[in-house]
Amino acid sequence: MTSIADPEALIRSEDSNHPANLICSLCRNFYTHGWVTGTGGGISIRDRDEDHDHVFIAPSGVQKERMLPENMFVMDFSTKQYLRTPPALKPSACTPLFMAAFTKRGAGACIHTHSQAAVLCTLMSKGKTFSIANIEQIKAIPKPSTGGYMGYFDTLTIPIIENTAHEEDLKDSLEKAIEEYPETCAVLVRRHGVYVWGDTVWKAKTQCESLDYLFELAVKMWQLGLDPAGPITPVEE
Ligand SMILES: CSCCC(=O)C(=O)COP(=O)(O)O
Ligand SMILES: [Zn+2]
Repeated sequence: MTSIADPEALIRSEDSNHPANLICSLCRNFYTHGWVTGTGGGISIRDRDEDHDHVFIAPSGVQKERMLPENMFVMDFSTKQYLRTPPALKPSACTPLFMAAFTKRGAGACIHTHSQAAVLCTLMSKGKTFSIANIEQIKAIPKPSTGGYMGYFDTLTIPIIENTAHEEDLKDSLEKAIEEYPETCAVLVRRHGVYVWGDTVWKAKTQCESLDYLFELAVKMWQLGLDPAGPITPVEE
């Protein structure tokens, strides 16, 4: 561990928007959506400024909705050294996946959920992608090639990678999917969940909410015999 004068100062703040506080409050919020149930899932935040570049990481195997700021690991992004390590805890097994979003996409935050809607979409989509089209909420998803957002008539496609026995072993296939799908802000993991990132923590949150809405809608469409990626068909009178 790189030694710094006061590691505790890294996680102590009265500011509710401080990353150590935000990870805890957001995980309580995510728990209510069923995204971080039974210790699964989580979020990591990269805090960049002129004088620091820190990554805040939650512990592994803990109830994510019960975490406290003092449970947070803090890593120096450039050296990859931990500046703060809470006693008797290990960093989240998702850390290499979160780091992939920070390194390959310059993300400010990455969320991992075990949402049942996400898992069901990976089971209903037989190939290597999930697609949905012609739904208003798609407009909340960024389109990096334009610097803007997707349009109502765009088809949203999210890559799906196969699950592995251990979370950290997903790193190579997640990185490959990020490279092969330059427009994507998410990667689904079959029978497991989804990773969603954004330029800021708030963009990561709204994108994750929008994607989860679309995953849930797609599942309901399949149940009704509708194709989520199908064309707009006239509603019969
Ligand atoms: C029942 S959770 C299994 C591990 C997992 O998939 C996950 O997302 C949580 O990993 P962590 O190391 O952050 O607890
Ligand atoms: Zn997981």
